[in-house]
Amino acid sequence: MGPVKCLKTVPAQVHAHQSFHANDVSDAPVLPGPKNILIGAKEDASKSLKDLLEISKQILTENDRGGYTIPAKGLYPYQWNWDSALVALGWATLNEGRAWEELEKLFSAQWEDGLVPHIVFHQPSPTYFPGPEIWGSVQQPMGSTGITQPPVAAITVRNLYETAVNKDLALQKAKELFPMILAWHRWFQSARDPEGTGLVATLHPWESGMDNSPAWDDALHNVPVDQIPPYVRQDLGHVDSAMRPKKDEYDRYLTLLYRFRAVNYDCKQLYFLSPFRVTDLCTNSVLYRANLDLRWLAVELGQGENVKEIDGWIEKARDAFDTLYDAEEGLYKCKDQLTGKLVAAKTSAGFLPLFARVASASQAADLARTLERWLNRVKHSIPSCDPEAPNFEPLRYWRGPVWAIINWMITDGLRAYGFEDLACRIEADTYELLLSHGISEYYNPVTGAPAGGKLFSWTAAMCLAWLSKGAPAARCK
Ligand SMILES: O=C(O)[C@@H](CO)O[C@H]1O[C@H](CO)[C@@H](O)[C@H](O)[C@H]1O
Repeated sequence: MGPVKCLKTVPAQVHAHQSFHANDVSDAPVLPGPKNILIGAKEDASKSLKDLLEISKQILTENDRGGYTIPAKGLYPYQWNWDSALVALGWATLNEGRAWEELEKLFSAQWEDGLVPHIVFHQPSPTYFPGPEIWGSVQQPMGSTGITQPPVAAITVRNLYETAVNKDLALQKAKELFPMILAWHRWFQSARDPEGTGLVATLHPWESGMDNSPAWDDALHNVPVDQIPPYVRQDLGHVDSAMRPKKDEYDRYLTLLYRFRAVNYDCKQLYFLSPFRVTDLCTNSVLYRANLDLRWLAVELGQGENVKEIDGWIEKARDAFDTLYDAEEGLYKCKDQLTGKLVAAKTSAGFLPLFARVASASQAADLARTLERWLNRVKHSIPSCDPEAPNFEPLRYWRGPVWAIINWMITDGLRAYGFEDLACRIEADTYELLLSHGISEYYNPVTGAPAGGKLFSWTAAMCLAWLSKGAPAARCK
């Protein structure tokens, strides 16, 4: 195919009526320093860039709970696994020590069997359901869930290590974290791929990080709803129900939780007893990339004796990834392991093998073409589902909205395969979105309207990681 062209440029202006959202939510934090910093935004983009970086810094500072960062006040009051690993990339632009601390705090909750939990309940909070009393796990004294999330940590450690100004600190912290990350990746192999297929299983939609993705619709539908204790959702007190998963999905999320709790989250049993077992492209792509980075760290840190083992995981996964490629669609697909079928739904996770570096050159060219087709259908990159699909819902969470973290991962992958123009187009789009609509959890790809939680940590972190070296237009020339 010919080169993918950069079709959009960064606008010099932002919309003056778009405001910072602190006043939009009852539980919004009051930020220190200038209020409503994006109101009446400036004509010149460089000034606005400065504002965006300042507000992002304020969000991380405001959401800092002492060594870990909550994703958003009220809505998500604990430490989330992949959020923290991504947030550390933002902290690194402000304070390297604080970035390392974020990861240390996460790994302080690692279970003996190697699992790093999807949520760590450092301090009690009444604003989130299901909290520690519902999860009831006993493996970790500070309280945690008993499932995991996409393993971003190794990718962050390599990134922090390579870009560190304080090299001594980086060497010390990377050395401390290395064995813990290795133990987690071993856990993925034993607990989530006990049959040695090369790809790991995801046993709960919350483990995928893309909770209500249409990719899980059929598999989740096959989970019978048990008699579970009555419950009250807290998320709907913070966010409009049109932007969140439905009750039917929550009933099944909780059914899975209670079934896992009944066996005390014993990882030897969960894989075999879970009525939900899928091959998630996000988890497997992140793990593949994380293994490449872990291997790099092993060599760099004098841990060469682990290289052979990590190479074994990478090689096995590389072959298995091909079974997920749908050549006709030019997209990778998730799989329902219990039916053995590839999932029909087309989601942005299907582009993440680019981030992993596991796609071949010709698969990458197909993916870039498919992605361009998606982008030409919406105003803002990247919708989380194919905008032409009947199940596309531009406002509902992982069923359509734009997520800055996914844009960051996919552009990283596009660049690695030489699709610089397309990467620039997405970066410029994302920049425009953030300038115009502030730092939110996700965004409507059709209108740009911010959705979900406000003053959101990982979006702020992506903003810092992405833009602290300048606006994309300047970099993309
Ligand atoms: O909706 C929820 O209650 C939680 C459940 O883990 O999930 C959402 O928020 C997390 C924190 O930001 C993200 O890590 C997930 O990716 C996102 O889907």
